[in-house]
Amino acid sequence: MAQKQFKTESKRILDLMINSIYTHKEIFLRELISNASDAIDKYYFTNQGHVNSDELEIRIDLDEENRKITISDTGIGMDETDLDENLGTIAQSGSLAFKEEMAKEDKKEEDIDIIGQFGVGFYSAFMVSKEITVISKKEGCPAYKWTSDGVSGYEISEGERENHGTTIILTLKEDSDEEDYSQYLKTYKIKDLVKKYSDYIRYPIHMNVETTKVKEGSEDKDNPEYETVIEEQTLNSMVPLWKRAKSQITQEEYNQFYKDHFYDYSDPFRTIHFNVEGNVSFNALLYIPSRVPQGFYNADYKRGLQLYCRGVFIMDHAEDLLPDYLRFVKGLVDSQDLSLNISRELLQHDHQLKIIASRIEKKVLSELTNLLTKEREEYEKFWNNFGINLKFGCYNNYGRDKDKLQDLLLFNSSKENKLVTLNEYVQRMKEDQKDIYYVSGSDVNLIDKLPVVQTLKSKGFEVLYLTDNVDEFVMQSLMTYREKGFKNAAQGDLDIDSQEEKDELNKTKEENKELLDFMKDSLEEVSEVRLSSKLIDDPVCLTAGEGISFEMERVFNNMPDNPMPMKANRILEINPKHPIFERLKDLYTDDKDKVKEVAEVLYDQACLIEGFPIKDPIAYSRKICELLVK
Ligand SMILES: Nc1ncnc2c1ncn2[C@@H]1O[C@H](COP(=O)(O)OP(=O)(O)OP(=O)(O)O)[C@@H](O)[C@H]1O
Repeated sequence: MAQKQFKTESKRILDLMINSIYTHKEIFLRELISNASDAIDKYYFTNQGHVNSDELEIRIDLDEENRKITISDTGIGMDETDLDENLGTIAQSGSLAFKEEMAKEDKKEEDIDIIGQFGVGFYSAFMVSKEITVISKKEGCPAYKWTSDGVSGYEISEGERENHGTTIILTLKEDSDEEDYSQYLKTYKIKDLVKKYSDYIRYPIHMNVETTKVKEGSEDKDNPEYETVIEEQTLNSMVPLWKRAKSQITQEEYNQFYKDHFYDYSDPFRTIHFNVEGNVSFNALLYIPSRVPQGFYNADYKRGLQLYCRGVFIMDHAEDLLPDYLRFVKGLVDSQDLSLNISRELLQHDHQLKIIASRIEKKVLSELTNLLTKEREEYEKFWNNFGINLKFGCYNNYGRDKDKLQDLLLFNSSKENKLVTLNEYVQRMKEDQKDIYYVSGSDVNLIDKLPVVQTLKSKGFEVLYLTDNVDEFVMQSLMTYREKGFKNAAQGDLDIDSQEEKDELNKTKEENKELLDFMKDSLEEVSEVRLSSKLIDDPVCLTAGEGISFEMERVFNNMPDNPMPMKANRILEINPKHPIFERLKDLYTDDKDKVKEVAEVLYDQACLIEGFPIKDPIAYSRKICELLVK
């Protein structure tokens, strides 16, 4: 029996194959099972109508003692020429040729769901084998045997096999310090690998498995006897859940699948199952978790969907399938139209992924919109878990996605103290109201008590209460909503007074200019002291001038390693209708030193209201006591 050399640049390619293309040696099993499945498909297509489907199977046998794994199928088989051409020529895909041939015969391509296309998968088995023997038989032909060590070449001779199909026998390499090849001889490992990569191969993958069972007849005894038996098990589930018709799947099945595959013990909050036909066809099964996943906010949290190609698992956490703001979505995508690279570990064409990703994004957003409009309470549950991600989505990437997301945002509001959408806010804005008012703070109850909020509320304006650090950045990124601007009510002038009120205030300002300037000069930290119509019951408040707001100051200064502390301009506003103002006016004529002292107390009070620490709490406390005893 003459030894033949591998054709093409085979030795170099083989070396590359074995050592460089694949990062995980374990994928050899996926490749051989995919080939077996392709071979059964081919048998099925060429013998349509004359196939006993019970015969179609893939078998795995383990022989630990002799370090052999055997994978056999009842597929189309190969004759001598096929063995020579398909296994003697690396990078020659008999499967691709078959598919092309079938396409010529006008069989619809999607019916021929063949996995192989590169003609290299088989050789991945040399990553774990020191020798491979293939025994194959085509119907009506004798059987042939192909043997190779993957280095020197291969031999073909007559073989023995009764029925059509192929048997591939791998003799595993010896274990080394770096590599444990023996693991592939263990039943549990093979079961795991089949589940991981080949669970949805549509033909049964059988294996004899040793199990312990209660001995027949001893079931009812107090101490039942056990025996070890060999039992044939089907290792794969075959029909993927996502390929079944939606109407045939119960929510329990969806939930179970979610819990089994995505490491969650709670049922999902929502299940989104859909198919897309078109330039790129795919099935997607997506889940929104009912609670924030563990480690979700850790830097190493892995987002992304599982990716399958024709039911064969390709990769986990395919990040490109989801925009970052939907990082909470779990699930999978299965497509037959992906051009994978040779190791199937990477996708070759970005644009296919982009099409899938954009359809997924649209679908999830439309589900969320539906939820918001039809099941508000449910949407609020979702919002409490994951709303923050949509806010980040609004301002990340220079606000690229803000138009898609702005209608899904919820904010606390002064109206009934509940969550509202921007649309709801705008719908009930006062006729002459130009801007959407918001105030930031750490707690809704505290914001609600702020003087400026009380004033706006009393004048019939609604105010959004922003409690997340990201909120003000979202407002800045949105800039406008339905042509209405956003206005931080705690910053600058609100311009809500009537002309009469404005005139009156200006007059009082003029009359008390000297007092206000004196107060400003007495307070180091403020850039201005002014009279304000914003206040009703409270004597003072602090507002930020142009530039950054107080909330931004806090956010920036809380950032780790912030090199440049930020400080917003502080303006002390005084209520001219409050009795304290009358007192200040009197003091200014009688005792200027006292004005300075009162100004300091008022400024500290304004800081406290705004949630800022006061500079010298002891001095503040003493001054208050002094004033109390007088
Ligand atoms: N079990 C099998 N039964 C019949 N033919 C097979 C079998 N395994 C491999 N072949 C033939 O050998 C060819 C080469 O297989 P190989 O796995 O190297 O490449 P492929 O499956 O075509 O493509 P890919 O590299 O994408 O897996 C196949 O195209 C097929 O024609």
